[in-house]
Amino acid sequence: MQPQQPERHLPHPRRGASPGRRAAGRRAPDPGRGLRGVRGRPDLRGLARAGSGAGERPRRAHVLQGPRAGGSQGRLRHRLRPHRRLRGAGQVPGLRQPRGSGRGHGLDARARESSGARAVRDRGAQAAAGRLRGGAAPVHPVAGQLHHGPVRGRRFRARRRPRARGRRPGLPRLEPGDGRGYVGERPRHRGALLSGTLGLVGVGLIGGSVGLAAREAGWEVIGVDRPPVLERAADFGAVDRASTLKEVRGADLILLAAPISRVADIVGDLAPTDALVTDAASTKTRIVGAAEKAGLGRFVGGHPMAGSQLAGVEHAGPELFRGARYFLTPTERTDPEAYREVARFVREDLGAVPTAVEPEKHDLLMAALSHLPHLMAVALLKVASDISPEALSFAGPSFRDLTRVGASNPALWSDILAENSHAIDEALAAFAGTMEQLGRELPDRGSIEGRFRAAREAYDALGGILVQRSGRNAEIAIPVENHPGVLAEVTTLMGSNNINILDLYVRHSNTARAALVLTVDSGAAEEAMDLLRGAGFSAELEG
Ligand SMILES: NC(=O)c1ccc[n+]([C@@H]2O[C@H](COP(=O)([O-])OP(=O)(O)OC[C@H]3O[C@@H](n4cnc5c(N)ncnc54)[C@H](O)[C@@H]3O)[C@@H](O)[C@H]2O)c1
Ligand SMILES: O=C(O)C(=O)C[C@]1(C(=O)O)C=C[C@@H](O)C=C1
Repeated sequence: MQPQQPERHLPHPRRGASPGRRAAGRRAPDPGRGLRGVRGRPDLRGLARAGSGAGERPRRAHVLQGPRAGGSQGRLRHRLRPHRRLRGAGQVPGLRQPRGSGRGHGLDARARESSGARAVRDRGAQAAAGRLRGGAAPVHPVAGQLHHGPVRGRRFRARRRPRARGRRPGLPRLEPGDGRGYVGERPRHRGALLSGTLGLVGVGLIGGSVGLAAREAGWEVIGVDRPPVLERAADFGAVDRASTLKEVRGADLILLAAPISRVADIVGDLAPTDALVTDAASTKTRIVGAAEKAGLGRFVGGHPMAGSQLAGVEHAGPELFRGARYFLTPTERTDPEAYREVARFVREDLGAVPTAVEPEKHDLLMAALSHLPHLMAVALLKVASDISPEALSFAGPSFRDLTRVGASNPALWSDILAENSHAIDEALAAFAGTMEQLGRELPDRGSIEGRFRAAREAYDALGGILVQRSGRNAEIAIPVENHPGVLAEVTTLMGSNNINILDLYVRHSNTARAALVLTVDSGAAEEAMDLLRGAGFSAELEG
């Protein structure tokens, strides 16, 4: 699915070069990636606005006034949409909608902050400020907490410096560039992340890969895990040092990469913190709900669509996420600035493609795209093993392709599948019905040929994450009315239609109408405008 991912049949010893051999300097981001193959499907349009007609929005506290100190968080009501099923009402992005008049589950089925914390934060802030030539970043606090836009052209020079503990000499440390702004650059935002301290909770395959990539991008990475894991992670270069949950509360960014069943509890233990927090868990609904319940005001759910059947930091690599889709799951409570910062980390420091989707839709999609295939691998391996113990030794490439993930981490997968069992039930039923129908059609060559033609077409749309780019960007300003959830509506509308948001900021206004400004590739601007207008926004193209 991801052309950039390495060959998966062979367990890779370690992805990427050793820290000492890694190229110094920052990787150039490749923001023009996106999944074109499925762009603009009509059934995806209007997704984010289902059930709410334009112009019917009640006037409420402005979500863009932000959830922090004196902001609107307390006033905003959380209106999660009802859980959508694979069948029945509601469209699910990427899942086929009804065709013909079939019934049941067949192919034609109907669609159915402590002192320790402060100390870390202060150190990070001082380090960031100290690295700025000519003094600290200007601060632009604005009533309503949202500040002017992105730090455009954040330019750092890589410079080799000996590691403090001498363990991994040669890792690049990053410094700001010459401080000159681009023409039209907006003032630096107070909360903009300047590669400060990243707190990783869970330093296995995913956490370790984030740590390796983040350290290359100039972050100081502190890790929370079992002591032997942290020891290995430090030797491997995935963390600078061991830390505690109490201390990571003060980090600039916290990324939770523990098993799903632990993440909701960790989220509760982390509160209160005003740090930017994200997670990497494979399911989202419960975790996002837990974070909101715990009052983590700057939480943005995340899930990289990259991984491996292997577990543990030994198998981590800094390139794991490069070019991969990376889901972010903002809700109506999400602080737009927090979303922007996490999306930027994902895009620039991990090299992935941030894509916004609602948490419930994410989990439905994953049931079909990730969880069902893992169960299928388990079932195929069982069927073949049950034939005879030797049967497996005769398997060819097709069987191998289809069963690689059967070798996945059992503890991790029992966790994932239990968490998403309701959605998986639906996917399993759809799959069972489809197999039954294919079985009935076997004598009919014409219809099986048709099924393969349709499958090939679907396959061609897989993982088309590389896109043609026009090479220029366009800004779309969306004057937004006072109503909660606008960030999630806009980002999921773009994400569901595979339009990559390259940047996003809020043009603050003390009047009722602030503007959310999106930067997209100019080749996608027209489609983005159509989608936004179709969803009831008065989008304006700028620059
Ligand atoms: N493996 C994949 O392909 C993949 C892909 C995307 C997302 N994810 C998600 O990433 C997360 C981590 O998966 P992984 O593959 O890295 O697993 P892993 O087993 O390699 O690593 C998990 C780490 O979390 C640590 N841990 C367990 N409980 C903890 C706690 N309470 N506090 C701190 N650390 C704790 C473990 O010791 C281990 O080092 C999961 O939530 C998973 O759903 C996995
Ligand atoms: O590459 C693999 O082995 C994976 O299983 C990765 C994979 C998937 O594609 O299903 C598995 C779980 C994650 O939540 C995201 C990605």
